[in-house]
Amino acid sequence: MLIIGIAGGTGCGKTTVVNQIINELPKNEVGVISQDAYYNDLSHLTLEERRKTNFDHPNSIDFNLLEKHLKALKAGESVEQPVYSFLECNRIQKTIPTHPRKVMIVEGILILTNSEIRNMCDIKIFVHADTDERLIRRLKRDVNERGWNLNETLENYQNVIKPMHDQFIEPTKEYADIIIPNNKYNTVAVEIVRSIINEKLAEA
Ligand SMILES: Nc1ncnc2c1ncn2[C@@H]1O[C@H](COP(=O)(O)OP(=O)(O)O)[C@@H](O)[C@H]1O
Ligand SMILES: Nc1ccn([C@@H]2O[C@H](COP(=O)(O)O)[C@@H](O)[C@H]2O)c(=O)n1
Repeated sequence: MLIIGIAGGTGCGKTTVVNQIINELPKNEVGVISQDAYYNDLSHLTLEERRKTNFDHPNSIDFNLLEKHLKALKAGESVEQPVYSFLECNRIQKTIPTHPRKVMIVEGILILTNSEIRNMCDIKIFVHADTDERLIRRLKRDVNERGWNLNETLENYQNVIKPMHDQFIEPTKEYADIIIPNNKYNTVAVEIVRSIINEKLAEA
């Protein structure tokens, strides 16, 4: 199994790039695991308390479970991937059966901060978009989809998201084998990654 790690700051376009990569690849040969699904279980807290959590620090992720799941998939076993609700700020009861695939993509802002996960990745990709571009995308998405208002997002951006990005996420760019510039849609880079995957699929 080939593991591809895709990191990059919030709003840089990781999910979009992943969808572009897997689009047109054989569906049962490529799987995706999202780091968001592995946010720590916060069921012991109220929603109000959960909303105050720092979701941009590496400690907010259950990397042990993610590592365990990746190892199981690599060993040919299926896993139950948690499902995360941004509105509830928590995992929900449901899980998604996730089966081993020839290629597994793992994406998330903090994926490359964890040395165990990093070492499991055969190819490490960092998606880059400028800070102002990411903030604009983030504002639109938080208000439209993730249950935050404009002031909450701006305050969170200044006090948590940006400092965490500078301290933990941006430095992981140095681990990347490939950096994808994504201020604009980058079809050439997507095509290159897709052809690398196709080569690996042909070999396997
Ligand atoms: N290259 C791009 N140009 C313009 N908008 C983009 C681009 N890539 C992604 N977006 C938009 O930005 C938002 C965040 O993208 P997403 O892929 O969810 O980012 P991430 O997963 O890194 O947080 C989405 O609304 C998406 O449609
Ligand atoms: N309940 C939550 C949990 C996390 N976030 C934010 O999501 C960002 C990571 O997801 P991307 O799709 O942007 O990669 C991260 O910056 C968290 O602040 C949230 O808004 N609500």
